[in-house]
Amino acid sequence: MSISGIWLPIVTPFKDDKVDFKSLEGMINHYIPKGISGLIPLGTTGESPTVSDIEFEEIVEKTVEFCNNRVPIFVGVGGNDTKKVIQKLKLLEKYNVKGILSVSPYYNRPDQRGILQHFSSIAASTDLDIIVYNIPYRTGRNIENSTIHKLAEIKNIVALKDASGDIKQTLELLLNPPKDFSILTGEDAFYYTTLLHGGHGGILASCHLETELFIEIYNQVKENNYQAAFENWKKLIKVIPHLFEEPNPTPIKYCLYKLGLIEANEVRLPLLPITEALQAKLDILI
Ligand SMILES: O=C(O)C1=N[C@H](C(=O)O)C[C@H](O)C1
Repeated sequence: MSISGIWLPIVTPFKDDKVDFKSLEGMINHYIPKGISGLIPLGTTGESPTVSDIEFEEIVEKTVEFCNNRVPIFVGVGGNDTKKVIQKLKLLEKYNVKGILSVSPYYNRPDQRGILQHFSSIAASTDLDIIVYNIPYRTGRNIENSTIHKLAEIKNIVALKDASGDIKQTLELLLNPPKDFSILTGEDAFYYTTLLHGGHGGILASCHLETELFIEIYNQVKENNYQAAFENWKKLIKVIPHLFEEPNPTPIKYCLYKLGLIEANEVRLPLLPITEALQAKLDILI
C-alpha cells in the first residue's frame, strides 16, 4: 500500500501505571475525524520500551477495535535481535493491522550488511508491510541511502521513516528516491522541507497538536500552494522545538493532559513528567 500524509504515532496513555484505554479510545475518536492517514501505536511516542508483552497485545487489540477499520494501522515492532522481532510481529498477524514500523537495530550497532540482512529476514517472515525507521541518534547507527535503495527493492518494505538528522542525506534520498517507495519524515522540524522535496508525509509526535494544520500543509504543498503552506508552517515551527526540549513523549503527554485528551500526565521510568519550566512555556503555547 502507498503510505502518505500524516500518520499519528499515538501516545500510550497511562493511569495509575495501567494503560488507560478510556483515554486511548477518546484520542482515536478525536484524531481520526481530523483526517489523519493512519495510526501507529507503540512507536517511540507510544513508549514502546516500557510496555509489557501483555500490554503490547492489549494495546494492539484495543487500537484495532477503537479504530474500527476507519484508517490503516502500523504497529511499532523493532529491536536488536532479529529473531525476537520476527516472533513479536507474528503476534500481529491475527489482528487487522497493515504492517509494522520497525526501528533499525540499536546498541549492537550492526554494519550495513547486518542492517540489510535484519530487515530482509523480517520481510521474508511475513506478509505484513514494513516501514523502516532510521533514527541514528537513538540507535547509534545510520542506515545509509545505498542500503535504503536495496531494502526498497523488497516487495513488502514499503516506506522509510526518515529521522536521519542529516539534511544532506535526506535531500540526496528525496532527490533520488527508490521507485514505488514512500519517504516520510520522523523529524518534526523537517516536515515542510521534506514535503517541498517530494517527501510523502510525516510520522510526527507533534501532530497530536494542531493536527489539521499539519494536514492542511500537506494538501497545500501537493496543490503547489507553497506560500500558504509556508505561512502555516511558520505557525507550527514556533511550537515544535519545545515539544522536544525534554524526552519525547513527555512534552506531548503534558499537552494532551492539559487539553483533557488523556486523564493523567503519566509516563514510565526512566522517563519523567516534564519540568515546571517547560510546563510554563507550553502553557503559553498551547
Ligand atoms: O513515535 C515515533 O516513533 C517518533 N519518533 C521520534 C522520536 O524519536 O521521538 C519523533 C517523531 O515525531 C515520532
